[in-house]
Amino acid sequence: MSAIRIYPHADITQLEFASQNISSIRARLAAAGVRFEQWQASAELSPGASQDEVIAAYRADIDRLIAEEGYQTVDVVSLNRKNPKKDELRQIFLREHRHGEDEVRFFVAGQGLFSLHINDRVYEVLCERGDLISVPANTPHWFDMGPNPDFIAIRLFNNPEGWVAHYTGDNIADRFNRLEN
Ligand SMILES: CSCCC(=O)/C(O)=C/O
Ligand SMILES: [Fe+2]
Ligand code: NI
Repeated sequence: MSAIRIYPHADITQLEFASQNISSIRARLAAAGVRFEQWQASAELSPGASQDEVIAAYRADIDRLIAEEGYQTVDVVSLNRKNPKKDELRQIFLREHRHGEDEVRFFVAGQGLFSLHINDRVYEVLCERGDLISVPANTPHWFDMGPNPDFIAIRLFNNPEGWVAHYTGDNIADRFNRLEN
């Protein structure tokens, strides 16, 4: 189930808010400038499916997002526990970073934990199949796929280069929750 937990960024022992209610998740994130929506993940795909398979299955949704929002690049992260690079890939996303554009992710299978560092709070958002999240440009954040990844996310970018991260050098992610799966 999708979920949110909100903490002061300096103290993970002081949980301020937690919910699995979609309207509450949406409202809290909207107040922080983050778009969170539930879409229909219509195709049954297993994590590990190829990029071509995923894009073909979701072509209509992708085309609509491109037409409405003008995204320039689309790719897919599709990982399962058998992926030989899973530890390496986990570390890439686990350090706090920013992107120069909105981070738009549509989960079409499995789950992953986004942590957004906004002003003096950390918003942990467990995203699941059907969730679309858009984190505003330049928001410090990190993402945990857990030790045994099991998810497919479609990524939409506003630039032709695709995924470019700027690491903040802050080790804040080490003090917050991980996805244990
Ligand atoms: C959920 S897709 C993989 C993670 C990613 O693209 C990203 O930018 C995490 O911050
Ligand atoms: Fe990111
Ligand atoms: Ni901070």
